[in-house]
Amino acid sequence: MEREEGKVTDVSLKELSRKLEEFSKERDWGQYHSPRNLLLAMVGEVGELSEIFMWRGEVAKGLPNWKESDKEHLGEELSDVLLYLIQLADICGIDLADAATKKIIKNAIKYPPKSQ
Ligand SMILES: Nc1ccn([C@H]2C[C@H](O)[C@@H](COP(=O)(O)OP(=O)(O)OP(=O)(O)O)O2)c(=O)n1
Repeated sequence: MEREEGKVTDVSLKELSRKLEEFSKERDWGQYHSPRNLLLAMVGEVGELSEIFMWRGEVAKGLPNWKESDKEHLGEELSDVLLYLIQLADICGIDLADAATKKIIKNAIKYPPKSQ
């Protein structure tokens, strides 16, 4: 994990996965973290994420007019989705870093860039 001025600037999916496993183990929450429960929890967090954008109309890139507290809330909900996604991949035995990297390559083959 890399930090700069108290801020994490880089972290791997594996590091997050390890931290989540530790968090769950310390609380004995593994019993609740079945694939289906994690999927439902993730979808619930996608709902919370959607609520932040609800009724605002279109939003400018970079969210220039948003309050800091709203941006912070957005970061938390995005993180909840990511953290459940990582746990879901782990419990299903999917290496998300490998799968996502391979998918980007597959996408590039399916959608080649326009030739100049
Ligand atoms: N059984 C659980 C419960 C929570 N979490 C973790 C993953 C999420 O990052 C976060 C979700 O916590 P909450 O359910 O409290 O949801 P929020 O943080 O969104 O709180 P609220 O719904 O009150 O806004 O906690 C988890 O791993 N396993």
